[in-house]
This record gives sequence, C-alpha cells and structure tokens, in this order.
Amino acid sequence: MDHALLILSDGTVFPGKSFGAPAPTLEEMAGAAAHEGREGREGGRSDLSCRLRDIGEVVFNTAMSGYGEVLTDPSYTGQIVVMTYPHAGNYGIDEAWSETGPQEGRSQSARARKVKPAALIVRSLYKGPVPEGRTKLADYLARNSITGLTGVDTRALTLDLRRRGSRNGLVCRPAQGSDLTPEETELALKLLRDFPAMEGRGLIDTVGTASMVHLPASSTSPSALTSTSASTSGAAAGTDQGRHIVFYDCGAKANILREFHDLGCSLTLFPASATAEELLAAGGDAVMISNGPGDPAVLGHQVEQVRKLLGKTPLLGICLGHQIIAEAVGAETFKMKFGHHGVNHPVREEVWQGEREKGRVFVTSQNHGFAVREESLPEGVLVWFRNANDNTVEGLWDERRRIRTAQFHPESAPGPIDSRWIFSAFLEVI
Ligand SMILES: NC(=O)CC[C@H](N)C(=O)O
Repeated sequence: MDHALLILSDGTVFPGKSFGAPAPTLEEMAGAAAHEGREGREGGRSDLSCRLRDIGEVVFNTAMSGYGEVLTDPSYTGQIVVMTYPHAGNYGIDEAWSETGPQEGRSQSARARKVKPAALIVRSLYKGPVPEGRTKLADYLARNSITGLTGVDTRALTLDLRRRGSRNGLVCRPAQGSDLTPEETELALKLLRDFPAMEGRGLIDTVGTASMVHLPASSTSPSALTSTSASTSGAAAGTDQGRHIVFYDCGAKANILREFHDLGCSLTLFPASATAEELLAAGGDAVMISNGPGDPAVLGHQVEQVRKLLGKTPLLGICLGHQIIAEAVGAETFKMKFGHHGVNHPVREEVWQGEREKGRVFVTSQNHGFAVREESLPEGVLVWFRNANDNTVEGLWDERRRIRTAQFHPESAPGPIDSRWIFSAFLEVI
C-alpha cells in the first residue's frame, strides 16, 4: 500500500495508506481539473467538478456497518466519507446491495459509476477473506476507480470536523516518499481553493433516472429493486394495493422504491428535469420527491415545479425531497456545521394522529448536510419530527395541503428500521 494523504482546505493533513484505486499525485489531479474545466466551459455545463475523483466535502458517518449502502447512495455524490467505526471491509461487499436507483437513459459511463463518494477514509481496512460470492472492499473500490485511505486517525479527524465543521478535502499521493514537497502542498491548496463549496452546489444532474421508468405493483421483483434484506417481507405488505406514486427522482435510493413496492404501490419515476405538468399528467395518488445530493437552495427548477403542485396532489418527501418541499412552501434551508450522517440519530415525533402513541422517539438513519430553518416555516406547516440531539427539524406535516416529509431515512439501508412505519403513514394522506 502506498503512502497517501488527506489534505483539508485549511491545510490540515491526515496521513494514511491508500487502497482500492491508487491515489493520484497532485500533478495528475491538477491535469484532471484543467481537463474538466475545459470540458465544462466548452460543453456549457455548470458543475462538472462532481465527477472529479478524490476531492470533495469531507463528512463523517457514525454507522458501525453499511459501507456498501453508503458507497452506493447517490446523496453522497461530491463527498469524501470518513467512517468513524474503526474497522471496515470485514464482511466484504456484494454488488446486489447497491442503493442506487434506476439510471435509465444515462450514458454507459454514468451507469458504470457505481460508487458515489469521491473517496472513502477508514481507520483500519480488514484484509482477510470475505464470504464466498462477495468482493473485498479494496477490490470493489479498485474496480470502481475510487481511492480508499486506511490507517487514518479517524477519531482526530472526526473531532476536527465536529469542531471546525465539514469542509473540502482531497486525497493524494506524494510523488516521492511519504511527504509532500512545498510545491505539492501549494498545488493541493490551490486545487482546494478552486473547488466549489458544498453550499451552493447543484449536484442532481448526475444522478437518478434520465427518462421515465414505470415499476408496476404486480411485478414481484422489478429488476431495479432486486436486492434487499430489510424490506422483502414488509409487515404491511399488500395493505395499500393499487396506490400509484409518482416519483420525482433526484437520485433516489433503491430502498425507498422497495418500501413503496412492498406496500403494493406502483411507481412512475420521472427525471428531476420533469415539469409539474408532466408529474400531474401521470395521474398518481401522490407525488414523492426523493433524496439526492447537493444544496437544495439552488434547485430552482425543482422547487418551482413542486410549488405548482402544492394543494393539487398529496406531497411526500424524504431528505432532499423534504428540503425541496420546504423551499416550495416558502421556508429556507441552511448548511449545518457537520450534518447528520449515520444510523443512530434519535428523532421525536411532534405531531400525531389516531391511535399512535404520543411523543415517540425513533433511532433513525440519516445522511444530510443541510436542514430546514424552523423560524422560516409558514403557518400551517408543522414540525412532524424533531432531532432529539440538536432540535433541528426532521419532518413536516401540512394537513390542508396534504404534505408529509422526513429529513431522515425511514427506508434505512443502512440502519435501523424503527421508522419504517412512516411509509404507511405517508400513504394515509392519500
Ligand atoms: N440524503 C439526502 O437526500 C441529502 C440531502 C442534501 N443533499 C443534504 O445534504 O442535506
């Protein structure tokens, strides 16, 4: 394994050893950045930098397992993920665990890009055998051209990110030996200065389906949803036969689709470029807005479309979808200091209905760096869920316009399934 380093935008360095794809040198990274910049200018595209490997916003994830789902979750696009649990790789990885939803109409290269984060950082990579039929984490990353960094003091790194906030970083290899030359350090800091901050980045163009996809309720296992350990035997399976959910796909996780499917719903997925008219014309019972990467505040098109849907159809949202709906009703979102990424975030229910016990607390799976500003919520839009650690808004409830949203991930994958009932609660608005 080669010496490699994580460099944060303020110059803090965390040394380690690379696994998976070899870490690039700074000269290679500068060449790739110049190439992407040229292509971006000539192609008239606004943000190609998300396709650059090895550079992105460094975030820590507190899950004890689930690296396979984390690596394939489209919401991690543009981020370098640090796992706080010290060991990674000991159960290998199976392609079938992918959390990436359908990618119809995308180019072959986009579809082949299975791993969404820009790099993975761990304390200690397990190198022993893995169960038959599975791939070693290092081989999986190598096959997908993603660099991993092991031997990193992830505890110190996490404390640093908590104290000073998530910020951009890059993973690189010194051209010689184990340290960077002053020139290499200068180049690294320049690359990081030129790289866009997560606040203000629109990233959904690169994820999700690019053309309409219909997943009928009757099919027992649509090819896009073949694998899951968490949702094959839904407790409430079949109870909502016949519901048709129109799905606004901003980079959906596969398990969200599976959960609706397990409740007997048919789904029609539309790309994030679709219009409100197209979504309504599909004639569904509700429109669901998916999770996805990047800053919700810059998604003008999607916010505008969702605004046009208000009151015309029930609206459901998860994570980015929750944030887009919040923007559409006139509320604001903001960048959190280090976000919530993990599977152990307590959330309290603040609005309840019918027989449900009051004020329940759930341990939830989370992955978000932005949140809804509570003071900006208009009248009639209630806080359905609240984070029990920091009191931030974790879900919205609007009775009049039939809106239900969750900032966290009721579909888990990875994580506990305590809040899985929310999919049934979503369908109560129909
Ligand atoms: N998982 C998600 O949908 C993430 C939403 C958004 N990109 C955030 O970081 O807050």
